[in-house]
Amino acid sequence: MSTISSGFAEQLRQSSISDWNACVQHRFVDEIFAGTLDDAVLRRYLVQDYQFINRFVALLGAAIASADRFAPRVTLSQFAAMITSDENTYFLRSFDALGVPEPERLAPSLTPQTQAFQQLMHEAAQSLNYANCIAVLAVAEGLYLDWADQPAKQQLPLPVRFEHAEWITLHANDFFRGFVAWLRSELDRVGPALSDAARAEAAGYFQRAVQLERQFFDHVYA
Ligand SMILES: Cc1ncc(CN)c(N)n1
Repeated sequence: MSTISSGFAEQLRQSSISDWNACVQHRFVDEIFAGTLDDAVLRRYLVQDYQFINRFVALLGAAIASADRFAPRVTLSQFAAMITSDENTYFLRSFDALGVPEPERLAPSLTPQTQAFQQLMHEAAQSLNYANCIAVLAVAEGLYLDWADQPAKQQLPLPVRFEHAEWITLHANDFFRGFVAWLRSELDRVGPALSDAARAEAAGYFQRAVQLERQFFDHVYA
């Protein structure tokens, strides 16, 4: 697809395509689908990711606050409800299964990669700029849809353990597909009306987020 004729969402994705594809094809993705992910890796990932989710929900709140109309607030609120129910209980059940004690669930030491991601989400939220917020959300959810919903992987049987299977199905279902398509359509809707400077700012958030997603996957193997 040409980056000139495509919408803002696809232009942004193309601007980060090598990091984007590195995430979709990451070793973590292969191993979770195969059910061979090492428990120590999964545990590191989930403990850090729960701290990611904390700031992510705050970012959703900022997107809700900065949206230019009621309809996006409704869609974002419905997504926030899913994250704080089904996804939250997935983490809690996985922590139980992996024997993660309370202090590590609530206040683990944060890795530099988690801190950097939290900082990015904090900055986007503080900007109270809808395009910046949506740019980061579109990376976090768009990338997860792209790795979890790959046609070749969908033909495989789901892994046996729920810690692996549910992390896939939480990111490959019709509700999630609809939400990611909506995020992309929001970027396409608001992008053309932005000034050049505001568009560059949103692009900067998007590109930093894709780099951080890649580093986040990498660092749980370090
Ligand atoms: C780091 C990261 N990025 C994205 C997602 C998908 N919500 C996540 N759980 N963690």
